[in-house]
Parts: sequence; C-alpha cells; structure tokens
Amino acid sequence: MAAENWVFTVTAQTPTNIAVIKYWGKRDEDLILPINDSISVTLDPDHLCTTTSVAVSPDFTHDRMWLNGKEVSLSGGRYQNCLRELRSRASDVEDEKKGIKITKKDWEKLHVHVVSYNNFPTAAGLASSAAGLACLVFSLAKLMNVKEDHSRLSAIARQGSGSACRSLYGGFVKWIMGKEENGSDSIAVQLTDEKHWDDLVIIIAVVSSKQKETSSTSGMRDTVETSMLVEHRAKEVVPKRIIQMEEAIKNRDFPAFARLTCADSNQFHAVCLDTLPPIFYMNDTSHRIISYVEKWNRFEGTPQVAYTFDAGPNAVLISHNRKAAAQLLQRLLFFFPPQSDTDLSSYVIGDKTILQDAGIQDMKDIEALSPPPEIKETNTPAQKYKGDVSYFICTRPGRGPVVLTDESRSLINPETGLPK
Ligand SMILES: Nc1ncnc2c1ncn2[C@@H]1O[C@H](COP(=O)(O)OP(=O)(O)OP(=O)(O)O)[C@@H](O)[C@H]1O
Ligand SMILES: C[C@@](O)(CCOP(=O)(O)OP(=O)(O)O)CC(=O)O
Repeated sequence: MAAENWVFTVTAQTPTNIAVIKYWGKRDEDLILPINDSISVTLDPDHLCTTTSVAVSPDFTHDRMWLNGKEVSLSGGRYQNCLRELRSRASDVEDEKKGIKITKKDWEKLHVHVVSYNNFPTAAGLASSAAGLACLVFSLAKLMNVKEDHSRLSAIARQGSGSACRSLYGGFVKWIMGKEENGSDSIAVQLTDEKHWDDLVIIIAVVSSKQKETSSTSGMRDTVETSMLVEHRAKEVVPKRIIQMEEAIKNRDFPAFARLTCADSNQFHAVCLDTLPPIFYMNDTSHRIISYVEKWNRFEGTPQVAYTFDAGPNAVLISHNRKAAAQLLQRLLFFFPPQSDTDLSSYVIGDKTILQDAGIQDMKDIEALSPPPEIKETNTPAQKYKGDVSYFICTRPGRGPVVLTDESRSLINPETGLPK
C-alpha cells in the first residue's frame, strides 16, 4: 500500500427486475439455490434503480454501509457472504496518479464503506433488494478488481438475495437453477438484450397496502415445507414454461408471452394460497386489475397486456406496444382516479410521454374519460376506486449495471470516505 492515506472510490448503477417466470422456493437456504429456473425482464434504470458508491481506505476501521441516508448494519449473513466471496477474488489495484497500490493480500485487511440510494421506495414490494444487492456486488467487484464475468458475479449476488442475480444483466434474463451442491452453476445468463424487444411498455400500479406482508424469504420457506402444489410446479410446470417463454421472447411472440406471464403469476399466488398458513399477497385492487386486463384482452381477441404480481399487491403490467400502453393507462386512470388533492405529475411518474399518448394533460382529462368498451358491453355501471392505487410508474425494459465515471455522481466524499 502507498505510504500516505487515500480514499479510492467506485460508483455504479444497477437496475431492478421483475420475474415473468417466478422463483419461489429454495433447495439450499444459505447458498440461496432455487428449486426451479426463472426468467425476468430488467426495468429501465432511469425509472427504478440503485446507485451505490463504495470506497476503500487504510483509514477505515470497519466495514460500514449507509442506505438512503441512514447507517445500517452490514453484519447480516447475506451481506457477509457477499463480502467474503468478493474479497477472496480481489486482485491488485493500482492508481498511479493518486499514488494508490493495493495488492491482492491487502484486501484481507482493508475495510470498505458502502453508500447506496434507491430512486424508488425501499422494501415496498418493488424489488429494492434485487437492485440493491446486485449493485453492492457489482460496485465492490469493480473496486476490488474482481476479474470475473457477469454470470460469475451473479452467483455472488444470488447469495445476497436470489432475485438479485438477475439484475446483473439488461433485457431478458434467465436464472439457471443449477445442479451442483456448492451452487457454482446456479447463475444468471442474458437471453436477449433490452433492444431485442423494445416495443414493450411497462406500467406498474403501486397499490396502497396497509397490511404487513410476509417476506419472500420466509414465505417461500413455508411454501417448500407445506405445499404439495409447489413440487408439481417446480418439477412439471416450470421446466416446460421456461422453454416456451424463451421461445416467445426470441420470436417477440406477445400472445404467447402474455399467456405464460399471467399463468405463471397466477400459479405463484396459487402456491402461496396452498401454503400453511396461507399467504395472501394480492388484495382486492390487485384482483380488480387482473379482471379488467382479462376482460380487455378477451374483448380484443388477442392479448394487449400481460400482468404479473410479486410478493405484494403491486401490479406490473407489460403492454405489447405504446398504443396498447396508452389505452391501458386510460383504463387504469378511469378505474383508479387520483384523490382530488393529488397532483397528476406525482400520480403518473417515470416515462410521462405515455400520458401524452393517452391524451391526458390534467385532472379534467381523467374525469372526462369514458368507460372502456369492454365494460359498456356488460351493461353494468362501471365503479371507480379513487385512492386505491398510490401512483403509477411508466417504464420499459432496460439495460444492465454500469459504472458511473462522472465523479459528481459519487455518493461518497473523496476526502473523508463518508456519505456526501
Ligand atoms: N440499495 C441497497 N443496498 C443494499 N441493500 C439494500 C438496498 N436496497 C434494499 N436493500 C436490502 O433489501 C431489503 C429490502 O428487501 P425486501 O425484500 O424487504 O423489500 P423489496 O425488495 O423492496 O420488496 P420485494 O422483495 O417484496 O419486492 C432492505 O431492508 C435492505 O436490507
Ligand atoms: C416473488 C419473487 O419476487 C420472489 C423473490 O424473492 P427474493 O429474491 O426477494 O428472495 P430471497 O432469495 O430470499 O432474498 C419472484 C422472483 O423475483 O422471481
């Protein structure tokens, strides 16, 4: 190491992802090895991402982390497993300009500071743990000059949170469950990049929820211990769906993609219901959204939108193209108008150009929306559910992790090694 003290930092940005074929159930709790393959789509980091700055300095006395402005402990087993795996793969780092020289051996004694910020709510069912853990592993791997490809890094991120391994890539990603006991072949691979199917538009309905949810970790443990359905799902259903889903993605076959995505979300929630005690992640609003989408898709004769729900009530709606997304947004705003004191710019966030496509500029345009034709047909007056959705996020498939070289984007003060 160089004689005088220094702080060496790296900043990275990592996206979140949503599974279209779900991971639910582990065969090894410590290594986080799943009972089936899964497939996800990475979401555009412009709208949902984690930014993490990491630093190393001979002055640091212990590993520390700050998440969204608050110091949090890094002592948890999952963080420790990731740190251990990364340290064991660290290599020499040299920055002549700053007079920094770290050898492979030095990393065993050096401590790191981690400062991370999610540009969306943490622990709100929007997969912050996936983006967060992937970003932690990716940024530390760059800092420590870990010379491994993204798939090998995904196997480390997997030990932080299973779904995090899929956030090491953009586009469509498959997490291969693997067979090895040590988990070395349980890795993520990219199926296609984000440009392959860039017509897709994703709208997330963040559904108000007061009830405390069961965490994914404990929920899936209970499922594996008590559900008979999950065994059938993992052995018989998912392997076939994985093949069909890969084909649908390769061919940009939206009807097949939508059918598989909706069926797999529904089966995941059926498996939750088959757990003892049963787990209810969706609420009445989630169920309403499913039934509106099903009705609309049936009315059109071919799917316009696919829905999928993770371990919570939020709906992730994947539209075939911008036209379908604009029509979807009109429907969503018709059924779930904002409270009168909410302002439109905070009710629909992310890619607001979809709002323009939908012809909605202000609250009056929402009030003027007429019931969708598929509802008119049923001759029952359409009921509205004001306030049942907190807000909508408009986004699209996005890219994988990147290093941010612009020093002004760093979250760490390069003089002190503490959060800016
Ligand atoms: N940027 C981050 N850096 C490191 N760890 C993070 C980061 N963001 C979230 N986490 C970890 O993930 C936890 C939240 O995970 P949790 O599974 O409860 O919620 P979620 O991932 O937002 O929602 P869900 O899993 O239901 O989609 C946080 O308490 C923290 O431990
Ligand atoms: C429903 C899911 O989102 C479950 C994600 O579970 P986590 O990855 O959060 O669980 P741990 O591995 O225990 O950290 C489906 C999915 O993302 O595939």
